[in-house]
Amino acid sequence: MIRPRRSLLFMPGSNARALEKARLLPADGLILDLEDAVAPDAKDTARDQIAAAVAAKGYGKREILVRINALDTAWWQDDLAMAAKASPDGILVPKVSTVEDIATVGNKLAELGADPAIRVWIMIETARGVLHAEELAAQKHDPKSRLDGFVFGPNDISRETGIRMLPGRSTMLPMITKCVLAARVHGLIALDGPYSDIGNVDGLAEECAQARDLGFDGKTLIHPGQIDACNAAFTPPAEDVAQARKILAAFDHPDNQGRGAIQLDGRMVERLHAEIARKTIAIADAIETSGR
Ligand SMILES: CC(C)(COP(=O)(O)OP(=O)(O)OC[C@H]1O[C@@H](n2cnc3c(N)ncnc32)[C@H](O)[C@@H]1OP(=O)(O)O)[C@@H](O)C(=O)NCCC(=O)NCCSC(=O)C[C@H](O)C(=O)O
Ligand SMILES: [Mg+2]
Repeated sequence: MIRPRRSLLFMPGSNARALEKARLLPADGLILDLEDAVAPDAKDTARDQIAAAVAAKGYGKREILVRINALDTAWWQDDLAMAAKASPDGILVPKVSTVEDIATVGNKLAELGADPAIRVWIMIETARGVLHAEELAAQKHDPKSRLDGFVFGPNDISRETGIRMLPGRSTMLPMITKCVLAARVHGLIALDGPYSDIGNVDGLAEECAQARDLGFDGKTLIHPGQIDACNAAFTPPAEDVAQARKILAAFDHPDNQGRGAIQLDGRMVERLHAEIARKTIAIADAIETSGR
């Protein structure tokens, strides 16, 4: 099933107001966080509040992910046990660096008897994770892994490596492209990391447009005020959708049956463009169905 993933909003599981407010926000998905947005003393409260929020099923059709703590912490097993019971759409695992990390989570979910529908997403936010991005993405083909998506984590990459996060992201572009390529080769969803400068409306719009152009399916966000700009950047413009329909209609025309390339409005169009057109229409239809 294609679902829109233009905007996935992070919120601290410890912030009851944010969990409540999220019921009415137009993000395509929500990431209920137990990791970096939650102070050590608040982990237990956050876990309980997320369990209750997911169980209440008040988020409609939005995709719900729970981000657990990293596998080298004392919290992750309790986090995973809660998530396995609460059954969100997915579990987001931070700081994944190796194939063994993915196997550890997959095996634990099996041991917990978690619903097979629960998917696993991983954050690519360590130097090792970036270097092994393709090997990690290939775990998608192992059903036990439940792997479905990558989320890029620029803040942790910067923390670990000293590579700075700059406007325009020139320092991060090679890593981003590597992650997107790895995700595409193995059929994963790829989401961009968050933009921290909450008050910078223009900067956010630029980064959303850049994320779209770099091939991401959507972007993770940290504040409700970022949702509309992000949705707008990742929504196919009406003229693109109309053009996509025109391309499919042209290839369906009896004169063009069996032709690989045709001329449409003075431009060459090949069957690969029909494939792109089908994707554009599918995502536009999914957005329309979502009502957001
Ligand atoms: C950054 C914030 C701490 C700012 O919070 P605050 O000062 O309360 O903001 P506002 O006063 O502007 O809030 C206005 C209202 O919106 C609600 N709100 C704010 N943020 C959220 C949210 N994320 N989800 C839902 N609702 C939210 C406030 O409650 C106010 O509501 P109201 O009372 O009705 O006025 C805060 O925005 C925040 O905590 N953001 C999320 C931080 C987070 O989750 N961080 C972790 C993800 S990013 C990351 O981990 C990096 C990555 O891993 C990497 O390595 O790169
Ligand atoms: Mg991080």
